[in-house]
Amino acid sequence: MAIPCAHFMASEKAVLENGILMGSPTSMASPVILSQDELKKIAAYKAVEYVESGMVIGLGTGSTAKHAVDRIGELLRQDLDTYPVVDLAIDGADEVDPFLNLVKGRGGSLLREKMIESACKKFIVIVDESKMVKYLGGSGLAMPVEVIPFCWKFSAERLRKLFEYAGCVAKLRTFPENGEPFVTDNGNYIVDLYFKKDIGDLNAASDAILRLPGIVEHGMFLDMATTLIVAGELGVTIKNKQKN
Ligand SMILES: O=C[C@H](O)[C@H](O)[C@H](O)COP(=O)(O)O
Repeated sequence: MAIPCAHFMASEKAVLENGILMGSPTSMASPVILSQDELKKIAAYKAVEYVESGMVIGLGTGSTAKHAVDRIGELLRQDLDTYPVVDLAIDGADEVDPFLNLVKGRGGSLLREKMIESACKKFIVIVDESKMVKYLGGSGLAMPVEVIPFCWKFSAERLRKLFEYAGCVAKLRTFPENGEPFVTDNGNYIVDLYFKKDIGDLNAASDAILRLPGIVEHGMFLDMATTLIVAGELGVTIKNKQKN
């Protein structure tokens, strides 16, 4: 089903599919300034074009995924039958590197999302262009790690030491209004890691984190995304990657 990008005139829509430019902006078109939320919506609507009747869909959380949920609900009311099977996950991300590795969980939902999204045949990531980074951690914002509350300080210090070479700072996530720890939907805490430098080999970093006792999961989603949809001021870019 073709879903028009309401905020783009046809002539302004540039779509890159597997690196091939499918259209380009015209020089005559006047620039359209879109808000970050409008870009998120464009990426989400594009992702919903991948949904077919009969699929089981895994839907994530966050302000970007919400647009996909709303759109699917709208289409279900209009066109689609409900089916008891889901083959495709659609979710937002906090960071995306050039290889489609992700940071997720700044909203606190990483464990359940990782469980669902690692089991899906297709996982479409929808972001606005502000989420693109050269390397994971490159935004300078949090890379979340879900930890067992027992001895969390000990776990946080071990995480910090693991990435000392990258200038890591580890902070328990708390509510600013009362300083109480944020508790995940699994009853755990989140330690946010901040890096000053590239942490290097992501698989090695993942293994090292998961080997620590008291660590439940981390927010690096490596080699999981099969499609990336990025909405930016110049249009929608789509990148596909084969799942291992
Ligand atoms: O914990 C939250 C999820 O991983 C979200 O998918 C992620 O934080 C992106 O959220 P948003 O689309 O609101 O930026």
